[in-house]
Amino acid sequence: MTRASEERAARPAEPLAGLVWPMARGAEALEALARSAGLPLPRTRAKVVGQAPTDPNRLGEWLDAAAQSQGLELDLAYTRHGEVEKALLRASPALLDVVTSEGVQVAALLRVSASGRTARVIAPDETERDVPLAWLTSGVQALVEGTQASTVDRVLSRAAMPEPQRLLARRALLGAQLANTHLVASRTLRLPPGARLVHHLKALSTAPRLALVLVLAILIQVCVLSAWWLIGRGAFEGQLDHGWLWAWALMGLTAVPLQAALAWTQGSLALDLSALLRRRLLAGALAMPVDEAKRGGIGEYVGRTFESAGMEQMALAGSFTSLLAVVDLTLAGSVTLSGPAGMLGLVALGGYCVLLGVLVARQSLLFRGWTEARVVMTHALIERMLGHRTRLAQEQPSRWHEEEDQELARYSDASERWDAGTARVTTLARRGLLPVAIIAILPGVLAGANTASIAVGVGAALLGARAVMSLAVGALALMGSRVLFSAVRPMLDAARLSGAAGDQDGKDAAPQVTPLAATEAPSRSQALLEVRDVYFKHPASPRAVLEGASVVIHPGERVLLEGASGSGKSTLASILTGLRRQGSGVVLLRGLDMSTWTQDGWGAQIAGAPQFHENHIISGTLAMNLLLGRAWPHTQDDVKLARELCEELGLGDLLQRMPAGILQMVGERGWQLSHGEQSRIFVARALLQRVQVVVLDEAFGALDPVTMRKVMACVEQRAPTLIVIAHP
Ligand SMILES: Nc1ncnc2c1ncn2[C@@H]1O[C@H](COP(=O)(O)OP(=O)(O)OP(=O)(O)O)[C@@H](O)[C@H]1O
Repeated sequence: MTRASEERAARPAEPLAGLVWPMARGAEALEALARSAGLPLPRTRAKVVGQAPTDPNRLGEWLDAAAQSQGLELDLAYTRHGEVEKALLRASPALLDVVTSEGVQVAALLRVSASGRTARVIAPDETERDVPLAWLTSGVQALVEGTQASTVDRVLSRAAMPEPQRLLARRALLGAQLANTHLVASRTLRLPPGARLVHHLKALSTAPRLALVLVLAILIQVCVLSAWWLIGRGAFEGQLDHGWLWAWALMGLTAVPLQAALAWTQGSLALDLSALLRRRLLAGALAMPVDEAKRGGIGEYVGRTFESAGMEQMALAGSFTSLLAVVDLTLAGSVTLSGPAGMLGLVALGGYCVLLGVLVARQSLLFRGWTEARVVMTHALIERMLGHRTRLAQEQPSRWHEEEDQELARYSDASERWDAGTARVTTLARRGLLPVAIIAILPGVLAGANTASIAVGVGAALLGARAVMSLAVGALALMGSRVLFSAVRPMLDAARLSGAAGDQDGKDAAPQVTPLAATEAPSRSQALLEVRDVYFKHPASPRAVLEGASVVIHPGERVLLEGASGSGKSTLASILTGLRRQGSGVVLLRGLDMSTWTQDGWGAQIAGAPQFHENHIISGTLAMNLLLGRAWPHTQDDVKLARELCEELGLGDLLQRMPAGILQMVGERGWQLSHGEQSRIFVARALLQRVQVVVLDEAFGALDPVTMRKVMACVEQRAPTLIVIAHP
């Protein structure tokens, strides 16, 4: 921090009084902020948000639900105490938890000034006010300063210091003591990735920014054309005096800042659009229906993800290049029209573009073949990596690379054909322009036109050459991105469908229950879970897995689900935990049909530990793996509970042995956990989600009898309602 910002930061948090919202009005603050930030809000408020919490630790969860009910989301910035100010600079529009003399309150940060000194907030009377950013920073930092602040205050009260210095010393001491303490600096309000594309594009001001790109491109061309006209006219008429040269230089120089502005606008828009695409792809990958995702196989998904990077680059580069090429071409066309060849020149240029267009369209087939060969190769590579150890043990070494060689040959063949086609297009774009240029100039020469007119013809030909070349490159890129789009389309569709529930217009959205509407314990007399006449069939399978499946489960019950291998137990578990949707029949949770719950709401009531081959230890700390289903960031209480559970499940010994205890890195690149240890972590992960119904699918198969009894006792005690799947 600079001294100036330290001085600003030294002010107490009290000035925020009257500018921040009480916790109970947090949802109103969110709405006011969304309105002022121009984010779309639904017309009707059909969704239930529940009562505001009195506990500041639950504020985030409640605000998340409030944002979700408005079709928006809050993105947390979790940062160090000393980096709060930096985080706030790029957080807006955001809600901040701040400490004032009234306790924890909510600040609605609309934007931070360009200098980073002041911030515009929306006050509870819905007026916009400017405050020093340091006030907000201090208010946020105070969230974790509690006991340290009183100790520091006590020490400083003994030192006879003038007030400004005391405040500076207080800030410095607290900053040093809490340098590594993390806290939630802000909750940025934004559209969820699955929201309608037009809302996202509007939020990014795409149309005005594109218009700016267009205007700048036209201005640059006007400068270039004027410079060329000045020098051309002077040269052909033999009057190249200083005045003409100065005017030419001036035009050339004017184009430089314009070019810089164009590059900056283009770059920043490309960056925003690329971030949007990546968010949508990630959300789509996570929202893919489980069976659809499995059908393709993990390798195919990795392949598709790789292709998405290419699609993004080609789409952005292709769009901008083509847009600028169209500007160039329009100007080239109008110059050609006013040149010696007139309409004939224009027709020649147009015909030439059509010819190139046909060639580019033909390239599409080659590009598709090349892309498919690449996706197949990535898929095969990943499958081989996954099955590597099995192949080492089971397959003859002489057969290891047979398929690889065939795939490589197919890929290199497709590559060669694509490269040859691309070379044809670019060569034609370059070479074919000569005849067009001759058509543009020759009539003037033959008719003995004046030098200025011939100069216009030469200029038109040069301008046209550049425009056609850019158009060919842009069109090839756009064509490529269209082909790659079909490879990533399933993920983008899944993202769009996942956002459909929170449709911004509120037209189609059915009222959905957010988690907080159902936190109270269920009544024992009412059915907690009802499955009625459920039917399910895998798309690839000719016969149904579940037919007429029915079960009613009351709170507190312990249910054992037995059946032969392949009878559909795991399939039913995946329907109960919301991973799959039944073909027909009804699944009710607390009397409400699955479609009336949000995904989060359902997940907050019922969770499970899937079978071993469906469950994974993720590379990260053991704590992260255990608390995967808990809100982020984890509280000290969460970690304490995870530790307790590990002890109860017989993992205490393991925690002792690990050098970093519960913070030990585990997974592929960390501590390799045994089969039995992993299965207990999966059980703990399900129990730590604090849900009403826990479903354990063959969770005890890897345990010895003593450990199994221990685990069963823990599960019996911790799970409010339990469904255990096991073989007879
Ligand atoms: N994607 C799929 N396409 C077609 N059939 C599938 C698919 N996934 C599972 N199945 C089939 O559905 C049936 C039910 O599978 P499920 O895993 O639910 O059985 P289960 O009773 O849990 O078996 P187990 O006790 O062996 O774990 C099996 O016959 C399985 O082969």
